[in-house]
Amino acid sequence: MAEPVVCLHDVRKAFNLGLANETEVLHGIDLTLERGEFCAVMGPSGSGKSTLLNIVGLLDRPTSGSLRIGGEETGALDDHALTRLRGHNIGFVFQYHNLLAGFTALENVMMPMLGDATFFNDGMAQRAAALLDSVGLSKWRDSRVTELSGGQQQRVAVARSLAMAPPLLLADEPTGNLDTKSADAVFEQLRKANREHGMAVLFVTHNPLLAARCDRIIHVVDGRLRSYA
Ligand SMILES: Nc1ncnc2c1ncn2[C@@H]1O[C@H](COP(=O)(O)OP(=O)(O)OP(=O)(O)O)[C@@H](O)[C@H]1O
Repeated sequence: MAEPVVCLHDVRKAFNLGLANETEVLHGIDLTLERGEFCAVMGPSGSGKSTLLNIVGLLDRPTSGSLRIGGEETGALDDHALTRLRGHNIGFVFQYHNLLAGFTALENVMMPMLGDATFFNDGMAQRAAALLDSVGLSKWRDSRVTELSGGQQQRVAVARSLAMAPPLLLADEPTGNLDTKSADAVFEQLRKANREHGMAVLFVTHNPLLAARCDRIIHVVDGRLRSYA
């Protein structure tokens, strides 16, 4: 059987606030995400959702516990190895899309491919164009991203997150700033990518209607996973 895309066992995270003042924010998280699973992450503000996503995304390290990405134990890896693993396995969409303002939609989608020999070739622009097409933005591919609406910019960010065809997509409130129609469009693009490419998705949202359309919902409450199943 294939390895889970993500496997956390007893993951804890404490932040050092100085003067021996340490606060534990995640208190022993166990979580497995299988290939193709679309999982909503809900929970009150400050409960630890972003901290959890940052750890799964290899942007921050757990204080203790085990994190496996695609079967690879990450605890002993150095920063260089983590960056490589992240680049090949994980796409990100954030609430604030972090697009590069001076560049076009097409250039932004091409950006993650620039550092990778597998993708850095003549087909790069065609691939970026196809991704923009898949999120319904082919007409805007040569527009600077600052000329696009918030919803369109977030769809560019979705296309960019798919550039490396990652098996795992982490979306931290990607629809949080959008009106209902744009939020729905962005959600549908993520769902489509999940269905067509089998990528696993962790989708942080405060919107119960969108969460209900996911395969599974996990609730983070005070740094622990609560099951209401
Ligand atoms: N770098 C840090 N240093 C110290 N404390 C931090 C740090 N990052 C997060 N925290 C604390 O960890 C707790 C959880 O924060 P986190 O951002 O993970 O919550 P969240 O569930 O994503 O909240 P929201 O829904 O408001 O985005 C908060 O109390 C926050 O202040």
